[in-house]
This record gives sequence, structure tokens and C-alpha cells, in this order.
Amino acid sequence: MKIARVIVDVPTSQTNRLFDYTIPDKYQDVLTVGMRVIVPFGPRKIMGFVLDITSESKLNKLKNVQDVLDLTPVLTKELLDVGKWLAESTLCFYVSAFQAMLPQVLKAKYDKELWLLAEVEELSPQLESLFAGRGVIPYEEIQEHNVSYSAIQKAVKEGILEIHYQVNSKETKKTETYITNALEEMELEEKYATMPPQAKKQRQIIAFFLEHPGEIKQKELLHRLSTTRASLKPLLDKGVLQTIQREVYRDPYQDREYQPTTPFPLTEEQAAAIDPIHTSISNHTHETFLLHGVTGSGKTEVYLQSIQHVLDKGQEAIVLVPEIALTPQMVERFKGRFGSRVAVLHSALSKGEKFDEWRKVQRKEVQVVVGARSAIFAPFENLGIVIIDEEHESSYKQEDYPRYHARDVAIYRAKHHTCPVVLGSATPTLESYARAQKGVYTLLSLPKRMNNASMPQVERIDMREELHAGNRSMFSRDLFEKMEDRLQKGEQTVLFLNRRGYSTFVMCRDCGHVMECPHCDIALTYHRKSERLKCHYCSYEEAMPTECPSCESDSIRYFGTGTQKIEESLQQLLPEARIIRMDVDTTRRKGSHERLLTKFGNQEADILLGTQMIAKGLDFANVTLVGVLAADAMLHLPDFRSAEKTFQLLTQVSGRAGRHTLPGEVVIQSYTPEHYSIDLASQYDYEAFFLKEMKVRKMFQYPPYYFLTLITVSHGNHLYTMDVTQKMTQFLKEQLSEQSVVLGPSPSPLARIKDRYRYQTMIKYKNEPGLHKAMNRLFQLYEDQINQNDLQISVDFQPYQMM
Ligand SMILES: Nc1ncnc2c1ncn2[C@@H]1O[C@H](COP(=O)(O)OP(=O)(O)OP(=O)(O)O)[C@@H](O)[C@H]1O
Ligand SMILES: [Zn+2]
Ligand SMILES: [Zn+2]
Repeated sequence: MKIARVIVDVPTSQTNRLFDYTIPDKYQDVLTVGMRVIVPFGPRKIMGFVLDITSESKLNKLKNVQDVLDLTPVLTKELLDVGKWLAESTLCFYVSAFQAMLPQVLKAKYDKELWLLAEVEELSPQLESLFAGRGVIPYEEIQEHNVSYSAIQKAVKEGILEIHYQVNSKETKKTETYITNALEEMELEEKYATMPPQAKKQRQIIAFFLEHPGEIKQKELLHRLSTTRASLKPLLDKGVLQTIQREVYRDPYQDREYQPTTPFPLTEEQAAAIDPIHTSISNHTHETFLLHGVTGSGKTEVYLQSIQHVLDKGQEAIVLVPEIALTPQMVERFKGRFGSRVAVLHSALSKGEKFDEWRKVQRKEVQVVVGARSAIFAPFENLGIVIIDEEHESSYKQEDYPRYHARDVAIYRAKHHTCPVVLGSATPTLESYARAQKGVYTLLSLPKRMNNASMPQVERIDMREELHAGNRSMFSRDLFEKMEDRLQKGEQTVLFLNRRGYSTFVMCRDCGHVMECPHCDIALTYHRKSERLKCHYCSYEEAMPTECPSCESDSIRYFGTGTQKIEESLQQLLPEARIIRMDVDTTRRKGSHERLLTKFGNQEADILLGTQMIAKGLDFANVTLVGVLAADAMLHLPDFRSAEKTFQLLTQVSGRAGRHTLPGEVVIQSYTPEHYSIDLASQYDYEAFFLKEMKVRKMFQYPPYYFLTLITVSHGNHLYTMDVTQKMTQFLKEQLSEQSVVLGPSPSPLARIKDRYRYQTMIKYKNEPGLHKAMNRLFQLYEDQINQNDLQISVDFQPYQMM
């Protein structure tokens, strides 16, 4: 007897284990590890993943596997292992981890059909009677007609059949008609010879197939021979030719032409950087490289040539790019070099499109995947390199279950495949750079821009002085003059405002003093309702001051302006300027992001005003001025990484100006321009910033010196939420060792979301072997309240968003 061990799709702690089911005879040869099945579970039938197939079970009365959903495994053995590791290291349910690795289409219940792909000469009698002359049948008929699944599976492998998911998606075109010769060459020649001479077109068509046996798209054939369907029809009717319906991928990039590119001869620096990567690829060893290269230094070319090396070895490559930077320009660079060997995975694709791209990987039809975070789970089996571009981007961390970081998954997978990982950035995270310093990662540097182009000149403006000089607007006099100048010259400006319209810290506009927690070195969060300032790392709080504790001015207030407001006042100041605003509001619709950028690229606007989303990947020759309106907004986020994020963002934004022949200028407006992150960013001095920031992290016990774990509790009742967090904090203090610091409870910076109150507790530690155990105990303790009382407790072992 064969038994399937299954993880069922019920994400609760009681069901987070293997369940055994007997495999009925009809599935015995078909079912393998990594497939999805339907199994009876209590009164219901639910989906599950087969993790193991054995011959014995500890239980003696087992139920049967009800149905098999896949005929080829959707998760490879390696990915099943990745899923287990992911679940255990991030504390999520196994099933959630497996689901996270699959395209959406495979998660929902879609109707399935069986498609007959080619008109094979002889279908097996079984299939013949199953299809009974039809080209498409509902999947359930396999079971109804008692056809063996292994026969179906074999036909799928041979390319005769295909399982088709009915994804409802308007924009998809599913099949295309192909024409092929139905006769052998000899017969075809005979037909040609006996065809009356006046049937000119038909003779031409036959001649074509004599010269090019095999299939061709009907459209292409008609186009090539400049003829119509009317002249094809008699040949089809007489059985000389036949039609085939081929499925076409819903490829969003298919209408685009990609200029094929060839590798550049590398510069000396690039050659020096790529050499160790090539060695690792050739020697088949695992190593993690940190490629630190300034903006415009040619990192992408290093990626491209490394991938070429991997492909030459017959292996595969994954390239991760931040969602925001996954622009058509980026895709073009990979498609231009590797053409149809590239699949692209990102969230702007429809479900159907994503699924198609994923299947190209599963079927080994592509060797390169370029995608956002979840592309790290591409089901390649012969991986030769993983590249993470802009490795400092916080979007590589998933903020929902499973809370994984793509960098960790990349390294885990690369160890399995013994291949290199390349992390690239102009501003690496402190964590990665520190690891490179310790020799855990290998540091590679590209310190210069291509062609020795200079970095744009950065000017810092002190907004306190503007105020003192009587300028109450959001634009300094300098920035305003420069914008006017660009407008006159017909050059373009990019204006950058961090975040969308809201911020939470309190600052004195006279002297720039920011209210900070005396214990945590982060800005205090203003709570409007209670008129109090709170630290959300520890539980410190104080009243909102009426005058500045530093200079006694009464211009102390909370800080924040939205893009919309800025657009309005900008339009007033420069009525003739054409402005494009890009923020969450104007880019909600699919494709609008791209449309706005194209418009700006075509110089249909003078000023691009936007949030984070314009900081990356923009490469417009005519942009000669970049303005950062409020550098402080990011500097005083209630987040210990705020200085690092400020440095990264300013460096990225500055990198957008003067990338081509026209020289660029950058203006940074701030109330604290002397802050080291702003000062050093304006000098492009990463090294100095790293050293300074590391000192701060050490002093206040933050990563990379210490680890953090953030636990967030939420519930609809305020007192109850506070109470649970309080007790939980106490419980953790008792469970954990002396050296761990448990901070809290304190309100989350986003203290209420969708009517749920949120409190948090933070743990700082250097080495806490009992942490996972304590967390599991914690969940046991609150299990009933989580299941019955709608209490939510979430744990993040590597928090990036401290909200
Ligand atoms: N060896 C080379 N010879 C000539 N041109 C090159 C070479 N390598 C790269 N380039 C060109 O230099 C420009 C900058 O390179 P690239 O965009 O790869 O830099 P980057 O470091 O990835 O930049 P960023 O981090 O700002 O995105 C590109 O237009 C690229 O085509
Ligand atoms: Zn504090
Ligand atoms: Zn002051």
C-alpha cells in the first residue's frame, strides 16, 4: 500500500503537520512528491501538498486521496525543502510557505481543462474515446471515463495533451492557428505535379511546404505568400494540409521589439570585478559577492556577462530587481541580450500572464528569470547564479507571511546549487557591507562612473535660513531660481518628496530641533488625539511641547506636506510649467506608472514631482536638475534605519541627474543639512557614512551588532490589546535569557489600522538560542484567543518596517 503524506491547506497550528492518506490504485504510478491533491478533511474536501510517499503509516484507518490536481509536480524537491526551512525560520505555517512560492493561479480553484495539442496520427484508444473527436474536455472527465492518470501524464510529457487552467482574463488570447503539411513529402510532390496550373496560389502553398516542411503560423504563411485564407481552404479540405491549435503564451512583452545587444568590452574595473564571479561559476562553488558600484558604474553589464557565462555552462539564472525599478528599460536590457530565453515576473502582470511566465520556467523553456521578490522561487533545477540588484531595497523583505527576506532565500538556494550570489548596490545595507568587511561576503568595487563621468554637484540648502529670510514657501530661493532657469532652457527637473503626505515627527522650524526618545535615538511619534509624543520602541512618552526645548521658539510643530499640496503651490509659482505628479494616487491604475514616465521621457512635461517611486532606475538625458524638498521627512521616520535610508535615497536620487552629456545639479533642502547622512550623501562618501553609522548602531544596540525581533499585537478592543501586549512582554522577559532586552509594550507608529489597535514589543539580542522556543510557547499560550477572539499576534524576526 502506498501512502501520501500531505500538508493540508488549513493554516492553523493544530493542522501544521503531515497527514497520511492512502493512494488509490489509479493514482499509484502518477502521484509524486510536490504535487497537489484533494483530500477529505473532516467534513470537507481540501487541497494539500504531497511531501512524502511511504509504504507505512502509524495510523491504521486512513482515508483515500480524493483527486490529483497536478500531473507534474508544482514544487521541486528543493523548493519543498526551501518551504520547510522558510516556515520554520520565519514561524509561519508550512502551507503558507508553499503557497507563497507558487503563482496565484495555482492557489485559487480554477476550472481545469484537458487540451489536445497536436493532431497526432494515432491517439491511444483510451484517449480517442475520452476526447471523442473534441479538442478540449473538462478535466473531471478523466475520472468519469475511468481513464488512467498515468496515460494522461504520459501524453502530457509527450506534448500531446496539456492541462489548461481557465483563468478569466479579458486581455488574453489563448490559441493561435498553425498550418502544417498532412502528407508525406512524396505525396505532396505528387499533389504539386497533378495540380492544375491555374491553381497558382495553391501550387505556391504546396511548394512552400515542400521547401519548409513542418508547421507555420497561419498568419505568417498568408503574409509570406501574400494570399488569403480562401486559397488555403481547399488544401485543408482535401487533407493536403491541416490546422493545429497551438497555445500561445500571454506575453505582455511580445509586441515589443528588442534591439539585440552584444557584450561591451569590459573596462578594467569591470573586468576585475567579474573575474572572481566567473571563477566561482567555473569552479561550481558557492560564494556571496557584494558588488559595490556607484550609480552609472556599469553594474548591469557585469550582471549580463556573468549570466552569459552561466548560460554557456548550460545553467540558469535568477535576477531580482526591486518592483519599482522593473521598468520597460530594465526588461529591455535583459531581453536585448538574451531574447526569448528570459521570463519576466512582476506584479503588474495579470494572473494569467504571471502563470505563463512561471510555466516557461517550469518547462525549462527559459533560462533567465528577471523579477521582483517572489521570483526568487523560480522553479529552476540547475541554478548557476542569483543576482540581486539594488540589494539595499526594503521591498526584498516580505511584510506578510511568510516574512522572508529574498536575500536569505537566495543564499539558501545558492548553497543547495553550489553557485554564486551577487548582491549589487551603490549603497549596500550596513548588514551586507559589514559582512563583506568580515569576509563573509566577497567585496567587489566599481568606484567610478562609466567614461569617468562626474557625479552631479550637490548643494545643501538650510531651510531654517530661508525662514529667517522671510521665505515661508516650500521652495528655497535657490531651487526656485534653478527651476526657472531649466524652464527657460527647455531642460527638465525632477522634484522629490519623501512619503505620501503624512509624517509623524515634531520639529522646530527655527532651529531644526527634533523631539527624540532619550533612550532609543529615534524621533518621537506625535499622537494627535492625546497631544502626546511617544516612542514606539520603548514605552517612553511626554507631552507635546509648546516651545522648542532647544531655542525656546514657538515654531515647533509636527511636520508634513503632501505631493498634491506641493503641486498646487508649484503651479502657482511657475504657471507656465507643465508638471507631472507621480505618487500612489496618480499611479493606482495598471500601466499608469509607465505612461507617466513615457510622457516625461518624451519631454511632454518640464517637472516630474514624485515620491520614492521616482528615485530608481530613471535615466533621462534631459534631466539636469534634481530637487529634494524635505530630506528631513525620511531622516526622522520612527525607524533606527532612518539615517541609512536617507543616505540611500539621496544617493539614488542624485544619481538621476546628468547621466548623459548635460551636467547635472542636485539641491537638497533640509532643516538639518549638517546631519551626517545628508552631508556624506552630498559628497558621495559611502565609506565614511558606513563607519559613522556603525558607531551609532553599536552605541544604541541595533543591527548589525544586535538582532531585533518585533512582535505586533492587534485587536479591535483597545484595552484588551494593551493588556495582552503587557502580559506577553512580561512572559517574554521570563522566558528569555538575561542578555536579551525586551522593550515595550508601546503603541505601533501606525497605532490603529482598520479599526484594530496595534501595540508592539521589541526584543534586542546578540545570541538568544531560546527565541524560537519562546515564541512557539507564546503562540500556544494565546492559541485560543487567536482562534476564537480574533486576536492577532505577528512575529517578525528581521523587521524592516517598524510600523
Ligand atoms: N564596458 C562598457 N563599455 C561601454 N559602455 C558601458 C560598459 N558597461 C556599461 N556601459 C554603459 O554605461 C551605462 C551605465 O551602466 P549601468 O546602467 O550598467 O550602470 P549601473 O551601475 O547599473 O547604474 P545604476 O546603479 O545607476 O542603475 C549604461 O548606458 C551602459 O550601457
Ligand atoms: Zn525609546
Ligand atoms: Zn528650536
